[in-house]
Amino acid sequence: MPLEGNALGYAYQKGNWLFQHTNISIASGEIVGLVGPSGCGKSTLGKLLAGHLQPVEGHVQLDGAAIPAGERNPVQLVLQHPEQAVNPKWKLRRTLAESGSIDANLLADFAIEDEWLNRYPGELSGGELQRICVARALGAGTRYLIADEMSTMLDAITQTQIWQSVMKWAERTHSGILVISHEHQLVNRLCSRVVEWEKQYVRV
Ligand SMILES: Nc1ncnc2c1ncn2[C@@H]1O[C@H](COP(=O)(O)OP(=O)(O)OP(=O)(O)O)[C@@H](O)[C@H]1O
Repeated sequence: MPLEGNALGYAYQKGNWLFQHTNISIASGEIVGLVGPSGCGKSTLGKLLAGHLQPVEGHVQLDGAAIPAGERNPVQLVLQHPEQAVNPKWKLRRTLAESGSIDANLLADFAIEDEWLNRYPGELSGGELQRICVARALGAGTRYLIADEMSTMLDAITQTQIWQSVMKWAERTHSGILVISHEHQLVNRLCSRVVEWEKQYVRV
């Protein structure tokens, strides 16, 4: 069953709509790209789908029902800057444990070294830290990943490694992914369907 945004509308200032009447649907196991001009609201839509923001209009549903609050969200959002997504005062083992028990296979897939988990975020490279953030997002129970410029800051080799592991996870767990990116080449390579924001959506 899909992750759906139905008739979504959002405004950061009351009455000043960023978008309205916006629909999006991602099926289990589907890899969908979202592209569009800077500032059109792609990240905002990602935050609505992951429950980080509440829509002003419309609703987000998973399997035809509201996403349950108070439990680990089955829709996980990963952003561009990993250092903003972790507590700098926590060692990374604690950060990773936020997603439940640590799956050794997932750590191996992302080439995360056990020794890194004894360090603080400031003691890892950006690419190493992002791999930990992605692995955390893919913990047990995750059904959808919203990847918002997730690999933009990484070098080409790390980018390829991360996406290979993420695609393997999606196939194994039949999970869906929304890839938000400015990199058309990346989106075309990964996604079976690409949503062009301006062409697809009715916006006010
Ligand atoms: N917290 C906020 N308060 C007010 N306005 C905001 C806030 N966050 C984003 N905006 C504005 O909302 C608009 C959409 O932002 P958003 O980040 O969703 O766009 P985007 O399509 O992801 O852009 P980009 O491709 O540049 O990342 C922008 O004009 C932005 O300045």
